[in-house]
Amino acid sequence: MSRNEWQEEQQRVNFVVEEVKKREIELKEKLGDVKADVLDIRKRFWDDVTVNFDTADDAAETHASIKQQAELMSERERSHQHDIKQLKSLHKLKESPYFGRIDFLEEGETEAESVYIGTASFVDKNGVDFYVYDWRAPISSLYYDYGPGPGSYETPTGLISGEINVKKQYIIRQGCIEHMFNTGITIGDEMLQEVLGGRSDSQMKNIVATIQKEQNQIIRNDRGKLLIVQGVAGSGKTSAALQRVAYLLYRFRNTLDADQIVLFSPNPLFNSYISTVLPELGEENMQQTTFQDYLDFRLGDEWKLEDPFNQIEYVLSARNDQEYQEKIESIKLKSSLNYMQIMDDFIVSLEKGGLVFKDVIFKGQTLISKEKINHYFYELDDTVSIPNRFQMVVEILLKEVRKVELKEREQEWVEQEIDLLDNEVLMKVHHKVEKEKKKDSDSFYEYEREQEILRALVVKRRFKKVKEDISKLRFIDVPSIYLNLLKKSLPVKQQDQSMDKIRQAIFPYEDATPYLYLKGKLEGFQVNTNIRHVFIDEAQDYSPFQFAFIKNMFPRAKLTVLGDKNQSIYAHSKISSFSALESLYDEAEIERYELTQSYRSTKQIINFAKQIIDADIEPFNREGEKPKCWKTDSYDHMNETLIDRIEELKKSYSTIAIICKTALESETLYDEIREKLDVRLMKKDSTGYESTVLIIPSYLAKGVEFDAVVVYNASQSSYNKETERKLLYTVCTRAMHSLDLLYVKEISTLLSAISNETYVQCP
Ligand SMILES: Nc1ncnc2c1ncn2[C@@H]1O[C@H](COP(=O)(O)OP(=O)(O)OP(=O)(O)O)[C@@H](O)[C@H]1O
Repeated sequence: MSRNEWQEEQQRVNFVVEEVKKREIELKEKLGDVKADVLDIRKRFWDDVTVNFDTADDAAETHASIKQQAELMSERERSHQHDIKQLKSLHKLKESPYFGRIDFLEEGETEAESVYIGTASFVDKNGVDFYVYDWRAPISSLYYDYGPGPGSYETPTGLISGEINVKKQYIIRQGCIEHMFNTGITIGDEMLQEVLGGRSDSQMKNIVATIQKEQNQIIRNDRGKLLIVQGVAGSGKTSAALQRVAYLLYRFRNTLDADQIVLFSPNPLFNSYISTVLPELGEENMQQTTFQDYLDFRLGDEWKLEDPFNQIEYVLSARNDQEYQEKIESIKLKSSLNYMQIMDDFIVSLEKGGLVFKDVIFKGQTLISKEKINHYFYELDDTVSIPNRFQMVVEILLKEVRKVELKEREQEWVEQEIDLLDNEVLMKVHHKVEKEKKKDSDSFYEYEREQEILRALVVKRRFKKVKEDISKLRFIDVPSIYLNLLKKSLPVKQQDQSMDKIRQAIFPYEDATPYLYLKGKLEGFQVNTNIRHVFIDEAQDYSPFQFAFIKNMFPRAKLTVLGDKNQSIYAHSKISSFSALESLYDEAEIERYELTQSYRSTKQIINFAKQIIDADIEPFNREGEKPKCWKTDSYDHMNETLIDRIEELKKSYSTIAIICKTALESETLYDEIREKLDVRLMKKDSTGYESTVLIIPSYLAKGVEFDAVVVYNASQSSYNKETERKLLYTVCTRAMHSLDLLYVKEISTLLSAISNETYVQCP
């Protein structure tokens, strides 16, 4: 690029930065005024309101005047928030106003427009000239989809075609162009090299400057109801998901709020890892949760939910358990849509008989027996749906309770409880009776009347909980109905494991979703209609049953599902869950994408890792050292080698992960080396980490990345089952720049097919 060209480009940057600064000053002034306005309105709120409740008309006027004042204040506050957001975005533009440019000659025009693309739009004061276009604006799509040559983009009013004459990329820091490239269709190798060659961080970065064409399709697709992305490790699935959220918030800014989007992520660590991406792009974070937390919330306080990591720990380490195979089979069944069908059939059978009820209890005594409730239910017309029949039973039970309530007023306990009432209550009742007092009434009448009111009050209070329980359908014994289902649908050996736990109010992870499904089918689902988009990351770890449940719970949401079939680590993973998910939608509602290029790791790491699963992965062309496999004689020797290696890696890298297979192995290793090495142990509830050396169990490293990874104990004695192949692939692909594997005596045979050309045998 010529000196002149560089100077011209820098001059434009200077111009835009100056304009941004001017706008910043103006906005700050305005912000001060609005803030003062808001404070003033707050202070004078009651001065400007005429309060008068004398007549109904006066009260209505007062009400209208308060409402008007409140609206004025909230309008100012909204405008204040909007300005603050804009100020933040200006602050970013001042540092780096844009990262890309295309010169586009629209069909029918004579002059090309230079379109500069940045993290937010910046328009001249008259709103005519775009100094910078938001990366999500329709025209910006050209930048991601085409190189120089013909190109077109969609707008709400139709397709616009033309010719791209120039395509450039910039790295601008503190208002200075540091790098500038002319690029082709892929957004520059050079720029990506620069970005990907950097060090990893405990927080994910946004990728808007270098979004690739295939990722752009995923980000901007707003057609189907179900968008499925199958992408190899490090292909940018999570990145695409987050930029997609930002895109949707921009594209539908008048109708969509961040709290109408929910993202299910694999663990709390991942939640914090991605939490800064959207705020960095000037957007609010969507709702984030793990599926486990969601189940926990749905189950309520009276149940303890077994965590999914216990299930993985069991699957990975309890092979010698006599009941292992039975447990795996039972998990697989409960994960399938087949089980949903079994449940649906079972629920149909409940229409005729088999529901289980609980007695309605009052003061330790049975008020209405379960047999009686059963009788009420099955006496009703069996063509009426189960949830509707329950509502009818509620009416019957409440009526019966009201009758008892009346009788109960005469009981002795009521008198005793009246004696215990607060003075305040007694006074209130006394005043009430005073007010009602008739001219000729005597004091005896007053006493009687007071007693009557107090009795009614005491009884009502005591019955409140009973009535509430009835209204909330607590007379249905859903756990027992679920246990009956288990008895019917599973072989005896498989029943026991779940049943014992459920009887102790603990839900095995694989039973929780089916249980909630049963409860919803019987009592009616408490669906969430506010949510418009659900994102599921690491979707290969969800069972078909769970997908169907999520679809059901968010009936108005579009689903974006991102996963890698080669990274599935759960016991139900043999089931091809994406196809089960697809079967829940019409073909025309589904959009599918596949990502095969990996960006995270160096070419050497990908060339090594892809042989573990024999997959078709294209590494991004970034060079690094070949992975190293370290043979040791014993565990002590392995630990010594580990410590030496970490000390070496620390010289070059800031985030280093020692990945163990299980939590147990992680804890043991931590105890063994913590005196000699500054390390942090990551547990299932850990939410963040700083740049440091971590020990982490394999399944918690899902979705995150590190500069350097050391796979601990990749020995044959540890990784020796075909089902662990994907786990090994997953852990190796967490590494960006450096990968080491340590083993004792014999390396896992899952790695034995790897060409020795692709790694270095050490020592
Ligand atoms: N277009 C891009 N430009 C720059 N960096 C990118 C791009 N796409 C992906 N990356 C980087 O590649 C790494 C992997 O991305 P990401 O975590 O989104 O992949 P993933 O497919 O979700 O991975 P996995 O399934 O292995 O967890 C991240 O560091 C991300 O910033």
